[in-house]
Formats: sequence, C-alpha cells, structure tokens
Amino acid sequence: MSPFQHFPAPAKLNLFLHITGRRADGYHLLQSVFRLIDFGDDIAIAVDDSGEICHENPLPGVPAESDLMVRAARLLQAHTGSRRGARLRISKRLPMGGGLGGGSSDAATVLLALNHLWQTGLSRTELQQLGLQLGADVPVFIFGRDAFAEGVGEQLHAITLPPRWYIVLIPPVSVPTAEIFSDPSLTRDTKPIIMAAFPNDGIRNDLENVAKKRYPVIAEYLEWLGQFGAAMMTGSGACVFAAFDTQEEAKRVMSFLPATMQGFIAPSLMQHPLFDLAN
Ligand SMILES: C[C@](O)(CO)[C@H](O)COP(=O)(O)OP(=O)(O)OC[C@H]1O[C@@H](n2ccc(N)nc2=O)[C@H](O)[C@@H]1O
Ligand SMILES: Nc1ncnc2c1ncn2[C@@H]1O[C@H](COP(=O)(O)OP(=O)(O)OP(=O)(O)O)[C@@H](O)[C@H]1O
Repeated sequence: MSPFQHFPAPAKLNLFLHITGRRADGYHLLQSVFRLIDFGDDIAIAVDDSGEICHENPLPGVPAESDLMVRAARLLQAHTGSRRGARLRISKRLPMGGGLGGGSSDAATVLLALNHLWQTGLSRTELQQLGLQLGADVPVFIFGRDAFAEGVGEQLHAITLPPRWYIVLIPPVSVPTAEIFSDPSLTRDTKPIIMAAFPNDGIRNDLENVAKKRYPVIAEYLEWLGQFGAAMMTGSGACVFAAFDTQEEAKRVMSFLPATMQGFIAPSLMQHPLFDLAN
C-alpha cells in the first residue's frame, strides 16, 4: 500500500476587493469577500521519522527555499519542535500568478495535513497565525469558510453566501502580486464598507485597472465573459470569473468559449474539504 495520502487544495475567488489603505511596512489594508470553489491542486503526503522535508516533484522555476509547501512544513516543524519528516508531491491544476490563491492554498493544506499527521496539536487559530507568515492569502484557507476579510486579509468573519456555479477564465499571463500592489496608479483610498453592505456597496476589484493596464489580455477576457454576466478579476489577477445560478447556464456559456481561450467551471464550496482536520 502506498504511504502517500491525498489532500485537496481548493482555489479562492475574491468576490470584491477594495484597497482601503497602506500600512507602514508597505502591505496594503483591504476588504474582500473570499469564496472557496471546488477546483484545485492535489497534494500527496507521506510522513516519516527522518526529520526531512522533501518535495519530490518541485514546480518549474520554484526552488525548495521559496516553495510554499516546503516552507509551510518547515515552519510547522520549527514552531512545534516536531522531529518528524514528510515527502510531498503535487498535482498542479491552479495557474501560478492566477489570483486563485494556488500557492497559498497548497501551503494551507500542508499545514492542516501535517498538523494532523504529525499530531502537533495546533488549533485552527494558531495555524492561521502561522500561515500568515507565509502569505496574506494563507489564513483564509485554514479558516475554511467563505469569509469577509479585513486587515491584510487575515481578519476573517464567516459569511453565508448562496451556492453558485462559476466560470473562471485563465488569461495566458502570470501576474506577480507585488507588481500590482506597488503600481503608482493604484488607488488606495476606497472608503471602508460594513460587511452587511456586501454585495450592494462592494462589487469591484480595485486591482483590476492596474492589472488590465499592465496585461491588456486580462481586459480582453473580461470583455468576453462580460457578454454573459458580471465579470470580475480575482485577487491581483490574471483570472477572471462570473457567477451563474445553475451548472447548465455555466455550461451553455462555456460552449461559446473560443478555442483560443482557457477556462473551467466549478461550483462554490460550503467549506474547505479539510475543515474537520482542525479544531
Ligand atoms: C491580492 C490577494 O490575493 C487578495 O486575496 C492577496 O492580498 C495577496 O495575497 P498573497 O498572494 O498571499 O500575497 P503575499 O505573498 O502575502 O504578498 C505578495 C506581495 O504583495 C504585496 N501585498 C500583498 C498583500 C497585501 N495585503 N498587501 C500587499 O501590498 C506585498 O508587496 C507582498 O510582498
Ligand atoms: N506551491 C506553490 N504553488 C504555486 N506557486 C508557488 C508555490 N510555492 C511558491 N510559489 C511561488 O508563488 C508565486 C505565486 O503563485 P500563486 O499561484 O500563489 O499566485 P496567485 O494565485 O496569484 O496567488 P494570490 O491569489 O495569493 O495572489 C508563484 O509564481 C511561485 O513563484
């Protein structure tokens, strides 16, 4: 029997994203609604007592020191003093630099899975705090539910949203998040809203104009999808999405997708598939 167990790492969409300020350290204050969707990476993990962390099929262009899965495992070891080890393998489906939180979700899944397999006993809140050291998007995947987010994305309040089907289109560009946040033309003064005002007051992504200016192909994808519904960019891009009430409707629209464009259909998730691994 294979020693590997499989753990999913789903994607997120930002249903809106407002930049409301900037901290002294350069990080931006934001408000957003995160939605988890049933489409993502698959991570296989085999634990052992070697104390070593090994990524057996590293991603092209991502050396071990910057690999978020390896960094997540080492951080958990360092924080808990665990002497156990792990071998990691990934089946990557989420585009890198796609705004779907792929690397962050991979890191969150490794933290959730190893905390369980190594029996290191950290609570959900402790794992979220640890995850934040790896990236602003990591905590929401450990939180494990749709969330209204504030701060840099780490202050999370559960929000209940109706089930939906999403079309997500993948423009053929990888967008570095830091590049979008550091663009001088980014507006950083959107007035904060209260959670109850979503979706009436919160329906745009403040990063979209900068991303479209730097990567015009994103505008083309938004324009195409916008013919069929309210299309928006997720995170710092590049992916764009639109919501539909039924799978049939989403499939009908996808049937018109030009052969030159890539995308997928996914339903919303009520909660992260690994939610029950943490307390
Ligand atoms: C755009 C979002 O995806 C929305 O969910 C996130 O805010 C980005 O989260 P992330 O990819 O986990 O980002 P990190 O890896 O923490 O940060 C990448 C870079 O983006 C910038 N950054 C990120 C998040 C934030 N609130 N303010 C920032 O200014 C910083 O320059 C940082 O060096
Ligand atoms: N396991 C990983 N998966 C993907 N990217 C990783 C991973 N580890 C490190 N990275 C690095 O992180 C970068 C961002 O990748 P990621 O897929 O998280 O982007 P993203 O979806 O735009 O993220 P976000 O929505 O959080 O801004 C990659 O270009 C890569 O260099």
